[in-house]
Amino acid sequence: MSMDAWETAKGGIRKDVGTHNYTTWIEPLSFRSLDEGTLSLASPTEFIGKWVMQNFEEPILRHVGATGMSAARLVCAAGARAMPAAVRATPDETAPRARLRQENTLDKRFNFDSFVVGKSNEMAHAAARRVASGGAVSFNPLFLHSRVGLGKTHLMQAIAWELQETQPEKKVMYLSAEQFMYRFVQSLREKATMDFKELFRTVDVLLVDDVQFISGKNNTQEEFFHTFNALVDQGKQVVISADRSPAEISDVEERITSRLQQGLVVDLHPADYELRLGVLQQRVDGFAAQNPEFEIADGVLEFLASRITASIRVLEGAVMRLFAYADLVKQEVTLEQAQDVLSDLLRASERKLTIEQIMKVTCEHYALRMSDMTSARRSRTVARPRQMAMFLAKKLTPRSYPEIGRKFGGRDHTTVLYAVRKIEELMASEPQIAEDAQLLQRKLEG
Ligand SMILES: Nc1ncnc2c1ncn2[C@@H]1O[C@H](COP(=O)(O)OP(=O)(O)OP(=O)(O)O)[C@@H](O)[C@H]1O
Repeated sequence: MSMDAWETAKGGIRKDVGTHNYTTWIEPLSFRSLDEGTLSLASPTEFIGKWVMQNFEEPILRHVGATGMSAARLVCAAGARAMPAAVRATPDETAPRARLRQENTLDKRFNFDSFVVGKSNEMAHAAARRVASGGAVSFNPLFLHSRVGLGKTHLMQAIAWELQETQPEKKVMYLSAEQFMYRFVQSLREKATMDFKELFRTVDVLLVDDVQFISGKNNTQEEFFHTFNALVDQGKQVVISADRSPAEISDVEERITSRLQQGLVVDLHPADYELRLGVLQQRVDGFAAQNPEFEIADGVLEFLASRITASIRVLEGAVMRLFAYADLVKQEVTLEQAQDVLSDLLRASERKLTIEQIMKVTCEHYALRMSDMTSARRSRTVARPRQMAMFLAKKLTPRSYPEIGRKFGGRDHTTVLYAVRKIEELMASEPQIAEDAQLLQRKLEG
């Protein structure tokens, strides 16, 4: 392997991981050596190195492999020191390792402790907890669905971890529908379908991720259906996830989709502001525990939570980039820096929500006229909704206090500040206000 080959591999990796990930994580790496199957890359910091190994090992090794080199293991560390011989993989070790990667698909980070619960996922979380408690099977299968990056895999793996820990005698199997197919096809090729059936029909809990993958793949579908029925008939728990509801999966036989709906079907909704903030806060706490010098200015997380609404995965990607940055510059991350570091991402998820829309929806809700939002009237029936609209404007748009004040009939920024505090205070003491705020926010974000 030469530097040139690494440059070629980088082109492929870029396509796989996307430009955002590439510029933050891959670009700063430099080639160090490829020795006995171990690819060694230098990263600017320990943090970046660790994250790359955790998240990008597979595409890196694959693209290096595509240049004709054989790399089975990645070491990515800071500094220019050569790796001590002891941590190098010997040729004997590399083969079983590669196989192990196939089998061992559980990610340590995906457990119940690290799963933040909010309104949008509480049903799914409760159902997953129930399955993980390992008691009598009360719904079968549990079918979890949502758009991408909202926690299905996380919950499924949390179930698997919990069961492994509390009931180690149970045979728990987690795999993606793609892996299911791969194993099935392999068993056909090796004339070992009996072993395949035996393997799958003797598990106590089967968790199959991304089941939409079997759409249009008739033999795999058929085998999946038999496996599924055999387990359910024996009272064994099955958990399925997909990116849509059973009824929406096309090119899968009706008898299969109807069977999939016989248990409990739960969807994870897009994360709301509180959940987004909760996930950010959790990641920051985790990072700060490892990096005590890490500091982030007030308001940065709130800003990110209000602006990055796409999915939890995107949100997580954003906060990891901030950590990588903080790790390099070693100073407090300010709002300006965060905006700068994440500018591409923020542009991509820029919402079109305007203060006018917020005023309009608020007026509709309280049966007021738009002119009430900008007028000088101070009666409570008008002033309170106006404060609510100001509060929502601050929370849901990147506008500053003075900008919001100007939109609301040229009011001073202190009036807006007061309105935001007032509503926050009332939300804690008056359930009606809290309910109004939530309802309006849902309408505006929907
Ligand atoms: N409620 C949550 N609390 C903490 N982290 C979460 C939560 N939901 C999702 N995440 C994190 O977001 C990332 C994406 O989640 P996950 O892979 O489970 O999504 P998914 O719904 O399975 O997506 P896909 O449909 O693409 O497979 C993971 O890193 C996961 O840990």
